[in-house]
Amino acid sequence: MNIKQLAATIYQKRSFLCVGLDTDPDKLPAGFANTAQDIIRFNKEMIEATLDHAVAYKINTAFYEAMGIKGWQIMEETLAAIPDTHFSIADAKRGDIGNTAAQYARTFFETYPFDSVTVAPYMGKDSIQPFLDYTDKTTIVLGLTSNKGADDFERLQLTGGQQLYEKVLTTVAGWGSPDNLMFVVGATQAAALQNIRKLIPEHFLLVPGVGAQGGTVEEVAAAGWAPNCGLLINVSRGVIYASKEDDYLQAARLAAKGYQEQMASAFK
Ligand SMILES: O=C(O)c1cc(=O)[nH]c(=O)n1[C@@H]1O[C@H](COP(=O)(O)O)[C@@H](O)[C@H]1O
Repeated sequence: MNIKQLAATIYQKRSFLCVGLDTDPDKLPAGFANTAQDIIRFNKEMIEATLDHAVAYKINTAFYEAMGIKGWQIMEETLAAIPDTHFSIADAKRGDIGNTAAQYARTFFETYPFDSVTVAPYMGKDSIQPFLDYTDKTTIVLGLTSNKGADDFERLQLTGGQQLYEKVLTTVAGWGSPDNLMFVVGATQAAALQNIRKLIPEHFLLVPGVGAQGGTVEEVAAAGWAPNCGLLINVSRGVIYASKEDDYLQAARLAAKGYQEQMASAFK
């Protein structure tokens, strides 16, 4: 699925919810063991439970890479369980010199055929270009992240008054198009969203940080709305760990439904 198809799905479902499959074996409900089979089962159940309310799924590769070879198998089978009707994201936050970046792009666009991958901009254009070369895929570049450390570098004031993340957004925007390039902006950074929309009025934003990190759908939608919605809000823990009891699937479905209903009211 590409960004245009994602936008059409968002309008059709009145939802811009991405469910984050940050599956931590230590947080599984009772009855699940730390085995590939059980973790795959949990992920498949989560996808099924939230399918109606979500438009995308984000697999944070860290949670799977930490498990070793088993994790890559789980990731592969989880990706295969995401239907074509939903946008898939490999949240891998890669970035390296060109020939290495080309291997990362191959990993997440070919070996594991995700629709999109997250990329760090620190190493500049040749570290991002190999991802953009896959014109039918989406490259998602970190802009202003949700964490406290965003102040350390991203908000650094450059000569002339611009902050570093602003420079990243406007420069990287010139390397791709709103059809194959998105930016990450944390929901905890809602106060900066209006300014960000002035800099990049059309690009889709992947917005994590709603739920466990304290961001809200309302604030993000009010400040970050674009003509094509332009928002994809990710919630991970707030959905997949909504309950650890027997009702974990019902709770995940209800949490996703609740977020979707908040999103529906943002459509004009
Ligand atoms: O790129 C990301 O997805 C990301 C960027 C960011 O600035 N902040 C952030 O939380 N994320 C990811 O979004 C997810 C947030 O998870 P929850 O806080 O559990 O909803 C995690 O997978 C994070 O790694």
